[in-house]
Amino acid sequence: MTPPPGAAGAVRHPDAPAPGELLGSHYEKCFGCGGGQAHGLHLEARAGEGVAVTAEFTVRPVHQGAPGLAHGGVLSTALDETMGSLGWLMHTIMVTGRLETDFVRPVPVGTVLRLGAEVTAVDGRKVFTRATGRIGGPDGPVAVRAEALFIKVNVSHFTEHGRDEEIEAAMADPDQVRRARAFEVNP
Ligand SMILES: CCCCCCCCCCCCCCCC(=O)SCCNC(=O)CCNC(=O)[C@H](O)C(C)(C)COP(=O)(O)OP(=O)(O)OC[C@H]1O[C@@H](n2cnc3c(N)ncnc32)[C@H](O)[C@@H]1OP(=O)(O)O
Repeated sequence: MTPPPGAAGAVRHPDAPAPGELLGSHYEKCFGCGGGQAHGLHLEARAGEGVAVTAEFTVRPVHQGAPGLAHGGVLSTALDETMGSLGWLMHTIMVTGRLETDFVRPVPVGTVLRLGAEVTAVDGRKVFTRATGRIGGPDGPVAVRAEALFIKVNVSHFTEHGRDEEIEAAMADPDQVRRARAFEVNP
């Protein structure tokens, strides 16, 4: 996932949340960041400097794969969600096109995984990102890392492809519409 020569650096939107500010959930029922998913990851990402974010994920028993250990797919989801939240800082809606995860060490249930993600390059609609998850805190050992290619999309990506029931409910929710618009440069 190497950006092509001539790819640009990421540009922080002037109205991006200040460093340290919580980004909030983009959708209440998102498995990654929504508060309305009992078994979800409940990730809370914060803006960093430039186009970077941090987040914390507490591994709960519902996230197990092997006994006492986090499921690898769940860890990939945590990294994916963290990288996806970088869109807040660019006011860009983007979806994952490709995701590669390295599992470096097992992650026990009860671990607080400290996640960090940044944009490495932008080439047209393609946004290149990377992320790490460290055990216990920002200086803890790296347990997982990932690179992902996100593709910029419009809100129509969701309205055209999402199930009507959820789309209609989202469009009728002024708070959800406000959050969707917060991602876009030209809503
Ligand atoms: C009311 C509702 C409000 C909702 C408010 C929501 C707010 C914000 C939500 C955020 C949510 C985040 C949540 C976490 C992240 C997810 O989990 S996102 C969910 C998982 N991802 C998906 O479902 C995406 C499914 N895939 C697709 O829909 C389409 O394949 C895509 C990604 C949109 C691309 O399709 P496309 O628009 O037709 O673009 P396409 O021309 O194929 O590709 C564009 C470029 O990307 C490259 N590319 C595309 N895919 C790949 C790939 N897999 N590998 C390499 N290159 C690729 C192409 O080669 C092309 O390159 P160039 O030719 O320009 O050099």
